Amino acid sequence: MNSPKLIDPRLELICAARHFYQQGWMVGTSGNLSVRLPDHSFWITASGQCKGELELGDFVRIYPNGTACPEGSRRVEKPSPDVKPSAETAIHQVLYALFPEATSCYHVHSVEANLVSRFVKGDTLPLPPLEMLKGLGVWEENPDCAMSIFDNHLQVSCIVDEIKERFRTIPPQLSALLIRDHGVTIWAPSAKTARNYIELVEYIFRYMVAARGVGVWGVGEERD
Ligand SMILES: CSCCC(=O)C(=O)COP(=O)(O)O
Ligand SMILES: [Zn+2]
Repeated sequence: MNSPKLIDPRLELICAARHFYQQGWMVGTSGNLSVRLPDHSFWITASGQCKGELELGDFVRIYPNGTACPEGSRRVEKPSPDVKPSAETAIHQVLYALFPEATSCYHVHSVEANLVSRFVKGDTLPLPPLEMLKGLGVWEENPDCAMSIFDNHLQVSCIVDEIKERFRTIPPQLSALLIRDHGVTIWAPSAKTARNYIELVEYIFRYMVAARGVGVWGVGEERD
């Protein structure tokens, strides 16, 4: 009997990135995707690559000690010395550390995510009680649900510190966070779920922007 073929997990990231790029959520090299392997290392997109045309050589494997395996060592997982891991690798790392069940972490930049991140000044964005929330694991009637927002900082380590501090004390309602004027990041137990989560949060953001445009009351406003 033939043993099942092992599929390279980078292929799923390549397909997901192309799809998100086509939606306009990963334009101009924006965004980054990663997948965690059973040995707790993870593949992440290389920095500054066009996300619509990734190839297997456009990924860096990060090991649990936080370093990429250097060129010349026995396990060469960095295709060439000039290929650098995503500038936001540390965000993926902290999310994998905080949420051990996560095996995929996706980050995209959409216009709508940036708009809704300005709907509130505080650090949570109330979400409308849409049916779509069920896809994000919220199975309640008329749910009172909010997404965590973090300020954007030039130093990614500042964003990471804030995520660590807040989520250690207040676990998020959703497997998603929004960085203001930047984009959304989700984490999930599988690549399929991760792709769904991105589509769902982006749908919700689109709805919120559209609802504001037609004057639907209360959408994205802070509650008392
Ligand atoms: C033009 S996007 C600016 C950087 C960023 O926010 C991003 O998501 C992409 O960075 P990377 O290093 O992963 O290419
Ligand atoms: Zn980004």
